[in-house]
Amino acid sequence: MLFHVEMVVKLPPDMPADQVADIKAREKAYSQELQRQGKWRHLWRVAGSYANVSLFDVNDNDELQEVISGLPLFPYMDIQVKPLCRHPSSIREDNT
Ligand SMILES: O=C(O)CC1=CCC(=O)O1
Repeated sequence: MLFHVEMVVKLPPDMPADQVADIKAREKAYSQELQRQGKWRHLWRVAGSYANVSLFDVNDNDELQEVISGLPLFPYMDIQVKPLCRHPSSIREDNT
């Protein structure tokens, strides 16, 4: 199943710099592993903001919840999820 996910990062302004660096490094490693596994299909920065738009390809809602709640930045993000399905006019057959 494909999901469009928007994440807006809201780190506390008073979080110490070394803690910020650590959480961002862990977030990067976690997301890159999921990208290698093909579960995190696209990751785009939203220009002008500390937010991303992502496309996840996971088995079901439960797996999406597991993946997203494992994000190191999860406690510091507003997250919006939109489930996607095939558009009848799409010429793609493989949902890529
Ligand atoms: O910087 C972000 O948008 C948060 C984030 C998600 C995956 C990642 O590496 O950073």
